[in-house]
Amino acid sequence: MLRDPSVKYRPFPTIDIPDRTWPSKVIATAPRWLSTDMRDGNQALIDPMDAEKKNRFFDLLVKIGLKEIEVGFPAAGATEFDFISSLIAGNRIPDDVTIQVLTQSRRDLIETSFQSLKGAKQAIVHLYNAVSPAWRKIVFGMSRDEIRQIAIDGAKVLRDEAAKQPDTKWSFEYSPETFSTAELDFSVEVCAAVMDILRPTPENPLILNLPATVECATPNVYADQIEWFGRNIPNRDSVVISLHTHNDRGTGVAAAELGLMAGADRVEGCLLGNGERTGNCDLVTVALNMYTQGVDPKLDLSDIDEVVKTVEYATNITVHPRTPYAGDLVFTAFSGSHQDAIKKGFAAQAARNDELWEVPYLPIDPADLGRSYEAVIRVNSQSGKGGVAWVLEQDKGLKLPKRMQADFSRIVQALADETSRELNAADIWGAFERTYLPAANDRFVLRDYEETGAAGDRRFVGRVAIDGEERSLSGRGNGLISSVIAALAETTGPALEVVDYSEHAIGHGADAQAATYLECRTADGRTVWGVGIDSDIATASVRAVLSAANRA
Ligand SMILES: CC(=O)SCCNC(=O)CCNC(=O)[C@H](O)C(C)(C)COP(=O)(O)OP(=O)(O)OC[C@H]1O[C@@H](n2cnc3c(N)ncnc32)[C@H](O)[C@@H]1OP(=O)(O)O
Ligand SMILES: CC(C)C(=O)C(=O)O
Ligand SMILES: [Mg+2]
Repeated sequence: MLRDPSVKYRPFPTIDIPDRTWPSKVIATAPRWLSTDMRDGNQALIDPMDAEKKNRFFDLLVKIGLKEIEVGFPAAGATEFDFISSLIAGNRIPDDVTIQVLTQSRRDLIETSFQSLKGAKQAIVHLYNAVSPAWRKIVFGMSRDEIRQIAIDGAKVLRDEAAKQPDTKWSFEYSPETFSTAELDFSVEVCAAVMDILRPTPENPLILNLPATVECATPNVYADQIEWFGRNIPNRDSVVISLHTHNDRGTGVAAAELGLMAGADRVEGCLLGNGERTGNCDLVTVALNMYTQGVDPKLDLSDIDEVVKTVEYATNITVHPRTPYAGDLVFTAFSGSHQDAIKKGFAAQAARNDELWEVPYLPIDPADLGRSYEAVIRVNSQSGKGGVAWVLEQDKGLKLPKRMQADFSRIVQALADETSRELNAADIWGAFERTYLPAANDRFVLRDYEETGAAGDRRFVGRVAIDGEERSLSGRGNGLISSVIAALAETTGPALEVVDYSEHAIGHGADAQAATYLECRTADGRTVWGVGIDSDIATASVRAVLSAANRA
């Protein structure tokens, strides 16, 4: 049993900012994005990426439109250093993309970082040191002043090293690591001290990145912290406020979104949320959340499967099937009521003459992410008639009348219960064929027929095998269907009364077929359905009558 948690844990204190404005703000434009997949994501992997994997990742990030990419931690070792140098030497960085590297605030590490960037047209050097009380006490054993001094000393090395390589356009980023668990006034004090050294301007601003290094509170608290910081940092117009959330409480995306509402300009994170422990902020989710609000995120995620493939390859971590937007199952409904609503949604969408997306249970059009509609509805024992009908329509072009959907759904339901597994399109088609379409061992098997007479007075003459014995039948009626029913009534066949009839074409042109659906009532009051499919529309009707007779 869990012990009383109040003995071991403390609630996170709230922020005193009663006139907070962020709750009524909306995200109306895309922020600056920074991918830290190749740094924060990479440092969390069992096997960090080699150069080949980093190159693949870099190409993906460029392709989807990332303009700022943290490519590594050059002082970590040769793999990182050499990869970064090779990007520059190999001329692999597009002019509109800026690479970024991370370094602790230690002279030797900063110098190594600058060496790795030799020859870069532009680059961001990202400096960090932790500022919160627990880190000050436990990790550094230092006072506030000493911690601030680490940041100041590092900033001076940044400034001096940059001056040695004047051909590169340098930008700087400073992270008061553990910002979200630090005293806000202290974070502002340390950042202001760094600004005093680096002297940012509106034209060349300093990126102040405010990490929830470990997520410890509800996302509204992070938003309060960001709003407070934005109000209190000096020379706000010379500063880019950047968010860097982690997902320890499962709200890394929410915190980033509320942080944007609180006035931040930039978001750091990883594709699909890889990163330390429970991950970094998932950039794909933040971007596509924006997209579904009609805001262009300025990231091209129109081939989500390519993103998944590359992330899985580079990280060796499988993307969970429920991962927002990207998981295998996120656009799939198995349950009957969802399927019914989705099917109606697609029909309404097709009937409407505008582009507005309004399909129940699908917050985004899967096609926008390069996904097909095939997997939108999948059938198992939780499914209903709408789902089964959808699969038949998608797979075979059959548009079952509504009441027949219920008839066929019972058969599929029984099959799903019997097999205890998902039924694929072939399973469903097999059940449909077995139930409604002609088979050699049927009681009534059509051999051939002729139709004579004029409208209102039709005559059917045909050869039909009944219980394996070939018979010549004929019947009259005011239409072909009634003449076939009349012919059957002359035999030992069932007396059928047609309740409803519908037909449609399947496909177009020379290969088109006709599908006919007949709802019939038997003499003892049962409802039976018959289906006929044939390249000839009249033959489809004849087949539908025999199908109903076989089921009767
Ligand atoms: C929240 C984050 O994601 S931060 C990024 C973390 N990423 C990484 O650490 C990946 C790359 N790191 C590495 O390869 C190695 O840690 C290196 C090469 C940077 C440093 O290696 P080493 O010096 O051998 O070891 P280590 O990282 O343990 O250094 C810890 C020392 O640095 C100090 N330190 C830690 N962070 C910082 C910092 N940001 N600025 C200044 N000093 C720091 C510690 O207090 C400790 O000092 P002490 O030895 O006096 O106790
Ligand atoms: C280095 C910093 C930005 C970091 O990754 C964190 O605090 O999570
Ligand atoms: Mg981090």
